[in-house]
Amino acid sequence: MTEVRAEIDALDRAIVALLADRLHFIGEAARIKPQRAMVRDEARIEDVIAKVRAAATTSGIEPDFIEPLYRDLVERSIAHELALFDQRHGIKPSR
Ligand SMILES: C=C(O[C@@H]1C=C(C(=O)O)C=C[C@H]1O)C(=O)O
Repeated sequence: MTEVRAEIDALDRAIVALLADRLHFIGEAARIKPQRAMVRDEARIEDVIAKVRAAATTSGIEPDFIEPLYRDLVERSIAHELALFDQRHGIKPSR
């Protein structure tokens, strides 16, 4: 069990490092998009979900296992992107 948990811990570190890289590019999106209404792009969200579902199948895991994780990740990414957008454009946070 110790070895298995060590493997899981190592993978978690790698996953968190990749999520940090992903979040960096979310920040880039906040910098590039000219309008707040463009932060949330429904078509792109569905494109991301379709691609990760396909990637799950390729990797031999259930797409239904991955989809809710990604929907949560994307929602949190949008919240982060909105906060950065507002900060950059001097929009005060709502109460
Ligand atoms: C980063 C973007 O902004 C949002 C965040 C997304 C994501 O986390 O992948 C996808 C769509 C957008 O609503 C984007 O439009 O690509």
